[in-house]
Amino acid sequence: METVLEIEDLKKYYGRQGNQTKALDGITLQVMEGEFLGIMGSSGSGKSTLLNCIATVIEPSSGKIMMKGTEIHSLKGKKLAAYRGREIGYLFQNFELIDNLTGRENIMLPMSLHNVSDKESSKRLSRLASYLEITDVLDKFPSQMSGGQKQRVAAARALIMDPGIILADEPTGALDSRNAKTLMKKLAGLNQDENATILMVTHDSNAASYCKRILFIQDGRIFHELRRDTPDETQQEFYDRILKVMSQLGGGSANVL
Ligand SMILES: Nc1ncnc2c1ncn2[C@@H]1O[C@H](COP(=O)(O)OP(=O)(O)OP(=O)(O)O)[C@@H](O)[C@H]1O
Repeated sequence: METVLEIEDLKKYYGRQGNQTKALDGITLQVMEGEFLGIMGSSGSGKSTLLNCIATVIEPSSGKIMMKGTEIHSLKGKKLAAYRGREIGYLFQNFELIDNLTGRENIMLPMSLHNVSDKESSKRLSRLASYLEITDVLDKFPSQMSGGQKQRVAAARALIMDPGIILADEPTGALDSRNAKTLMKKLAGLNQDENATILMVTHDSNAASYCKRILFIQDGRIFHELRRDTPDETQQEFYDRILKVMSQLGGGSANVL
């Protein structure tokens, strides 16, 4: 199995010496092709900073982030644009769809920006739309869709370019539990059946129970890892283990293990 993403001793410090916040304080992790990795941690633990460093939205203070062997913070111009547009697919908590474009136009936007042929993109669109059950809303505007439909349209947009990795930032955060479950089943299905590689930040233990592995971060450091012991462990058993770690995290104790 190929390593898709490799992060080495990543640090991000905000502020000046004497008054610094160590948002990331030496994160090292690897994401393998076909993994579904969750990142959990309490508020302020550094989860969004980590995703934003990977997405090249913010510059780390030190350390390395390598996508398929290439250090991403050395990328410039066209190569940086190709990394952002083709190698990562981003799924946001608040969907971030463009209001005056239809579902279809929102999904196809990355394709048109990167000159993918019409024939190829329509084939991929119809397959994804059918899998994500959004065929009926492709010609609707976001204001005419339910929250669950909006997030599944956003998922199709994140997947349309067949990116190396999907970065999902609290994707169930704005959904009710039924829609959250539907979305997570679809993401887990894409991971299982299409080998989609997913890195998901979440507070939601239910959502996290669909992952194959979870890293828990606290104060910018990884302090624990859980792996789903498939095929023996049920999702409920994995969920119970996640809850146990999260309850200790909430209590501020890192000495749970
Ligand atoms: N631009 C910034 N300037 C200064 N400090 C920042 C900045 N952005 C984040 N921080 C600090 O860095 C730490 C990590 O923040 P981050 O947003 O990564 O946490 P998080 O785990 O995503 O939190 P949440 O779950 O609440 O979204 C926090 O202490 C936060 O206050």
